[in-house]
Amino acid sequence: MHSLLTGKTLIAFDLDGTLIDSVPDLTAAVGQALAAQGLAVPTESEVRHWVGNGAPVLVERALSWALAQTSSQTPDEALNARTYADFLRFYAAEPSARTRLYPGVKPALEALHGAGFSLALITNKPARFIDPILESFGLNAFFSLCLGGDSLAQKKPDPLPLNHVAKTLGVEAHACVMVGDSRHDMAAGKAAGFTTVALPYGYNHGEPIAASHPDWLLDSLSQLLTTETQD
Ligand SMILES: O=C(O)COP(=O)(O)O
Ligand SMILES: [Mg+2]
Repeated sequence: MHSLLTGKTLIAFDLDGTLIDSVPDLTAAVGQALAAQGLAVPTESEVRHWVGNGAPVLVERALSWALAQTSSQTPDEALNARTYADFLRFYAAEPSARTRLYPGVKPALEALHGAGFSLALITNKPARFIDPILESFGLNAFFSLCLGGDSLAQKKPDPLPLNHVAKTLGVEAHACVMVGDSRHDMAAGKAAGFTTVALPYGYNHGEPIAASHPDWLLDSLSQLLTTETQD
């Protein structure tokens, strides 16, 4: 009997929908940015489906939703750029006031870090928000390397950030695990040759994460340390 983590040395985590439920703060910032353009404001359940492809795509999706609520404005680049700039400003002002850690996250990171695993963070969120958010939950010290959606030339589902983390930390892909909530995490993990672990509670564009065929589907991060395999 082996543990799911036998032979693994590096564990890469997604952020939004995996470690933190960030949709309340994303909804507030998107809502403030849309309201500043005189547009309709979406609810959390709408925004939940728009997260996962980075902030520019989130704002694009929010804008097309808001414009569809009214016939008075049509999309244009200037409106998009203004709304995106406002979103960044509003989100930077309050990136974690309403954000919560999912159950079991901090004890799991503590235990994995204590057991000697290298931990990395690979999010599609703009990199500038990573530190302030991790800091407000006391998580910074656990991660050897953090990458945002704008850190490299490609973001998830491209495997580039995963390859970069493995190479930088000197770990072969077969000893790496990608833990995430969305099909982009699973696609990037598979393409990089990592073992993929999915969590079902986050944001996956309204689709069950099982459809992405993760190697492991867990209920919470605490199961990373307790899941056994027969082989
Ligand atoms: O789309 C985002 O901004 C966040 O996505 P993440 O799930 O990769 O952290
Ligand atoms: Mg995610």
